[in-house]
Amino acid sequence: MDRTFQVDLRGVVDLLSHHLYSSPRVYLRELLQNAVDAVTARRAVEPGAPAAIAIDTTGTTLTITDTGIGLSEEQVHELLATIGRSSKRDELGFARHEFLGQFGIGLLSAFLVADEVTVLTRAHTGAPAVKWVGRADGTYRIAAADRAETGTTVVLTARAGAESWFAGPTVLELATLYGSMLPFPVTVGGRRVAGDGPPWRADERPAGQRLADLVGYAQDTFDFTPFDVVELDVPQAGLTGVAYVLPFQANPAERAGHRVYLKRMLLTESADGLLPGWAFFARCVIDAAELRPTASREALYDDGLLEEVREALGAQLRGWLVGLAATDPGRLARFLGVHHLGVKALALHDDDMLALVDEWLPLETNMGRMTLGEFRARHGRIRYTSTAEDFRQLAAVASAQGLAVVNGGYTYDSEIIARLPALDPDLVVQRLEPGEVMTRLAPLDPGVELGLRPFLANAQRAMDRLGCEVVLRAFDPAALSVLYLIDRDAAFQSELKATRAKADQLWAGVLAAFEKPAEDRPRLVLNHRNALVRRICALTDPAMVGLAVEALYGQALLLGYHPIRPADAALLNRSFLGLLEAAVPQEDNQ
Ligand SMILES: Nc1ncnc2c1ncn2[C@@H]1O[C@H](COP(=O)(O)OP(=O)(O)OP(=O)(O)O)[C@@H](O)[C@H]1O
Repeated sequence: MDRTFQVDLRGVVDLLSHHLYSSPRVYLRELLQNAVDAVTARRAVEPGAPAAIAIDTTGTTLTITDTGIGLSEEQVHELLATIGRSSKRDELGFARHEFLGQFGIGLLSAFLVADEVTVLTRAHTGAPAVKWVGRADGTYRIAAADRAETGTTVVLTARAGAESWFAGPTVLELATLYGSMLPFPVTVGGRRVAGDGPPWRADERPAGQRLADLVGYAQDTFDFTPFDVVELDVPQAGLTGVAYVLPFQANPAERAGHRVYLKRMLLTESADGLLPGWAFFARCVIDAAELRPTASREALYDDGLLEEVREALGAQLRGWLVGLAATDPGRLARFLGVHHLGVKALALHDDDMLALVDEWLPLETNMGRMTLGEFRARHGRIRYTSTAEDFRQLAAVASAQGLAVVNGGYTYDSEIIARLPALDPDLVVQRLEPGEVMTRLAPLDPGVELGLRPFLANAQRAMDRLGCEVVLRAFDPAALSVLYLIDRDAAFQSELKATRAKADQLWAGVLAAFEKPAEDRPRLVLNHRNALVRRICALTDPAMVGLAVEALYGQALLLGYHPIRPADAALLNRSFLGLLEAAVPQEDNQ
């Protein structure tokens, strides 16, 4: 014999309240939603029928009345008293397009805040009015009722402890939050909270008024005046809305919550994943008919359509940016000043954005700030450093040698520069290595160099323990006494060496596998054009040469923003004290 499942209503309500809904406040949304659906259903069969939804609360009893389709007694048994049964699905069980509800569980949320729910309803067919009283213990009763108009009134009395959800201001706030964009007039205590539709609706408002309404909405809702308002439209998802471009820099890691309405009812104030990750400079408010909610109606269901929407919205924001470049470069420059990170992230994958960055985003170069486009026009190829440290180290020397260099050390800049040949295949893009700068520094006159051999030998002896080669060159700017040049590989090898010295045996053995013979030792380049260096070169006492070269080494490290290892610190200390010792006259004890 087949038996029927029994449902323990208390258990189900407990499940909803603890595991489905984030807060009991959703009860008002579900009631509002049922009222809207009932009005929609009635107007489908009776187009001129009144459309009004009125909410009233005494502080402990809440009443919501609609002029909707109503229910007959038979429907009350079938729909109100059967969990999971909904009139809003078609014969195949699919959610019917025109309705907000679909799951057949929404009314149960009333039991999150009330022990008893009364529904007083009269169907549009003229069937007699019915009163249904459902209780949280899973029982219900039905009685004949007295109601002249078609429609439904739902009455909830607060359960002890849930009264705060029935307070007038709370009810007003919740009804406004969830329902402010609903297409039908909704009142709370006689005060209208909805009925105009979304602020981006197309209507007879003058364009200026419409924009002012949109900006006002951002100010009221998000507390900022947007940099710009971008209209959004994705027909395949029945989606319309706006993206507000943030007037301040946004943290890419912190997702801006988007406000999502489904069929004009608020789904969430903090939707994630509506825009592509790079578009963190915009915050959206959208209404969509075709996107699906999760059962809690508090988040979007992540399906293929959402993915399509994400792409389409990304394309619209991108289009706005490209349009700005064409029509209002000054404004684009201001936008880039605030949101360059997002645009740069986009340029990594998108050629149009790459072109936009190339043309409009000024970068730091050793010839002043300029766009990559300007840089290319002036200097042909693009030389860049991949770190800001390399740039600081090389900028002045490179410009004195006529080498133009872009600082590629900021987020995404190197990757963007390396991608530029996608725009112009003939473009030569080259990472500048300190070694290349070295080859541009003029050697000394052979005669002079020969005379300085003894000095160089003494200097090299002082630097040997640091694995650094001392070189003499003559270069501009003459004010620069010394340069410490270290290529990437050499820098890596020197860090490896330092780590290895500190690591235990096993780990040191592992690190040793990465060590290579040092082909490019770091170089300490003394500038013979510098007056102080020339005086140091004239020193003959090996100890004094050692101290002076060590001091120059320390200065070069500091000037180039190189890390100071413990060995360097010890050497600097010794050299400083040694020089001080030499500079200060000996105490005369006699
Ligand atoms: N105000 C109302 N007027 C007319 N019918 C209603 C009203 N409220 C509820 N109903 C009927 O009761 C059914 C069950 O409502 P319930 O809120 O539980 O689920 P739903 O709205 O169908 O789906 P969801 O769980 O997605 O909200 C509805 O499908 C509708 O037929």
